[in-house]
Amino acid sequence: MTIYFYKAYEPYGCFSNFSPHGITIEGTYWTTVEHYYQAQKFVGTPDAVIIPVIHAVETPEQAAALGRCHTRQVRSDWNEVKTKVMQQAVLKKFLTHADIREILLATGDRLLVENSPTDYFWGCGADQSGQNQLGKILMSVREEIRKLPLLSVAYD
Ligand SMILES: Nc1nc(O)c(N)c(N[C@@H]2O[C@H](COP(=O)(O)O)[C@@H](O)[C@H]2O)n1
Repeated sequence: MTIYFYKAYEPYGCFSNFSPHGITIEGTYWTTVEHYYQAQKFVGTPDAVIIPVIHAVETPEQAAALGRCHTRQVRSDWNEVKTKVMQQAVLKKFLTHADIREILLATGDRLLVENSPTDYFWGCGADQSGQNQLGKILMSVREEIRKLPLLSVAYD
């Protein structure tokens, strides 16, 4: 049976990038995956000054609002790199936090779907026609972690 998730406070909310599970990437600690992901949009651009601001805001909603502001210039290769950026951050999240890694592994081979009513790239959109890229990343992270024997031993 498919597992749908979306808001961090809903069932399976730990699969949301807005969940309160920090990650350290290249020596910098980010409060949520969303903070990290939104900041990466501006690496190497004239608007890179916004990166420490995104890093410092209290909530992932604030980070997303800053990252989605259309007056700022997103890096030119963003569409090519954003899935890889997300994959790296989501993998790091589940390698870092054993409690949610167990929840992910316990989903077995079930289909994971970000049930966003508005996002047709990361989620399934309002009519299920979206690409569900975040769900796909979570399933590939699940697969990758299963191959790490010391991390997946409880589910062999
Ligand atoms: N608005 C919103 N609220 C949530 O609780 C969400 N989980 C999401 N989805 C996430 O939004 C990010 C995409 O942001 P961009 O549109 O690329 O700026 C991504 O992390 C989705 O998983 N949205």
